[in-house]
Amino acid sequence: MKPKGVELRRIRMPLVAPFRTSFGVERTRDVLLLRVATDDADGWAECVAMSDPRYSAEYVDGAADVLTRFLVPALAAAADTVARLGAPAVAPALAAFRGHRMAKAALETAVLDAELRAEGRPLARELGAVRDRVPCGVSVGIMDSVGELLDAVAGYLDAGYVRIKLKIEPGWDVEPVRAVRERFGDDVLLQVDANAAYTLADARQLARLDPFDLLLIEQPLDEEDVRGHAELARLVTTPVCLDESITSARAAADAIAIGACSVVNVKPGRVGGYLEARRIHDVCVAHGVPVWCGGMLETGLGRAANVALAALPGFTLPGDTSASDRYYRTDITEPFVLADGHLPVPTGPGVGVEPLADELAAVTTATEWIPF
Ligand SMILES: CC(=O)N[C@@H](Cc1ccc2ccccc2c1)C(=O)O
Ligand SMILES: [Mg+2]
Repeated sequence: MKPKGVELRRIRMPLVAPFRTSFGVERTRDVLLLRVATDDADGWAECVAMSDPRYSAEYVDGAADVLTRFLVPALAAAADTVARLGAPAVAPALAAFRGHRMAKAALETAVLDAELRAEGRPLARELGAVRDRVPCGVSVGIMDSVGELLDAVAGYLDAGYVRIKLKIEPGWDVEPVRAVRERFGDDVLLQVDANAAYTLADARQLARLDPFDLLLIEQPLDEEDVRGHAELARLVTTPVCLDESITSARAAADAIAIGACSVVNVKPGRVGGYLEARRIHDVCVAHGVPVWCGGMLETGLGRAANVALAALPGFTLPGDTSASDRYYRTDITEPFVLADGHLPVPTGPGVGVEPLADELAAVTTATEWIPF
């Protein structure tokens, strides 16, 4: 499996509805896809970076640039080692360049997909999956009114989602949570995600969420304020979950050690790929910390790989592995369709799906081929 070249492809995917969080509103995804051509098989991957550096420091033009100028040439230089050792050799080949975990994750994943396709092995099998379907939650954006929110939640519960996650921000937190509890009852699995919109000075306000029996409160404080999360965890009873702060297995171990989180949202793109994501899973399991698979509004390409990861034993909470139609009218792969609140784990080689030629062509805005 020797890499021969990389195609960078940009696609434009309109969302079925605007998705509002504490850091902005997303209406259309501008996604970077990678295809690694090898002498055996092609591998595909999706870079999860947003258009703007609002979720984290990465953004899609920056990812394309760092891949073109630094990461793809480094892979080319290490092609023989990667041919011998496979995907585990990719991260070391890129280590000279700091950061850019989403860009690195895409490149590693495309190589991993090619390697597994060449061997006929499913990603789920490679990662250690123990389930053939995973329970799915859904992330619900901030809305213009509580009424609109309740209608959206009703629709998702009717669709079969087993867990509801509400985006919150100062001014939109206790009221929507109370309204969902009053309308849908105490048995609905319910959690919130602040995307780092609060500070420790908001502890009293966040403690007002305690009576609502939430599964967790996700990333209430700044990505870099890990100690602040440990302080907050002593001031609220809702379990604290980290997302943006957990950039590696080491970061997970450190956060758990200081009591900054008791749940972790695992996102392969955020941490540099599926191999590091599995290491985070292993660290969390060793500490008795449940993990769940987060989402970055992926197309079916990223979604397929996330569902495989969500089938590992430590993923004991429903993730944001929603169906394709949560975000897109038409996916670029066969759509993921919710069945009894679950998505099936792909069984094909590699990530188990590949782009549909016509759908991919219809959304492609640019391609660039980089031969080795
Ligand atoms: C499903 C969910 O809530 N995902 C992120 C937030 C998020 C929101 C909007 C996004 C838009 C483009 C790309 C990534 C994005 C991630 C989270 O868990 O924090
Ligand atoms: Mg989050």
